[in-house]
Formats: sequence, structure tokens, C-alpha cells
Amino acid sequence: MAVRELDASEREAALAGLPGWSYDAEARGIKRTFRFADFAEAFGFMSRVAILAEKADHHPEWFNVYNRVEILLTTHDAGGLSERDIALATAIDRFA
Ligand SMILES: C[C@H](O)[C@H](O)[C@H]1CNC2=NC(N)=NC(=O)C2=N1
Repeated sequence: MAVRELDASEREAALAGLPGWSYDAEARGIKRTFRFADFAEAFGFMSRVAILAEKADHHPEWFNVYNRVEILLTTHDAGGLSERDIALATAIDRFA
């Protein structure tokens, strides 16, 4: 199924259900920063996200330093924010 970029109203509706995330217009994606007790906790979180991403065949653009993990979700195939990003963010929030 072809994936397409969400329009502004779809984006607003989706973000209403993802309070920790914000839209980055320049990156055309949603981002959230997570902070953990230490690096091991942060990396454990990244390992769980990695498994989700593989299952979804949808992968984050992310940065980690020590206990901080910054995640950006965008869909290259759609040229911006798509349902796939919303679904992955929702799954991540379930165990963040
Ligand atoms: C062929 C494969 O489905 C695509 O390359 C997938 C893989 N993972 C992906 N992840 C993300 N974030 N965006 C994509 O467009 C994307 N495309």
C-alpha cells in the first residue's frame, strides 16, 4: 500500500494522541526526547525500539548520548509524516 504524507488536520489530530511528541516542520517529522536513569537504561530502550522498528519495517532517525535518546520519525517514502510514524510513536510510548 502506498504511503502518503498526512495533511495538517490529520497531523494535528494524530499529535493530540501523542502528547510527548512535537512536529518538526524542517525535518517533516515528529520528535521526542527521552531521558533515562543511565546509559544502560537508554540503550535497553533503544533495543526495544529497534525490535519494533524491524517488525514495522519503519525505522527511526535517532541520537543517543549517555541517558538521553532523541527520536525523529519521518517517512522518506512519503516525503514527510505518515501513518507509519504515528503508529511507531504510539508503540514506543507504550513502554517509554
Ligand atoms: C523498502 C522499505 O520498506 C523502505 O526503505 C522503508 C524502510 N524503513 C523506513 N523507515 C522510515 N522511517 N521511513 C521510510 O520511508 C522507510 N522505508
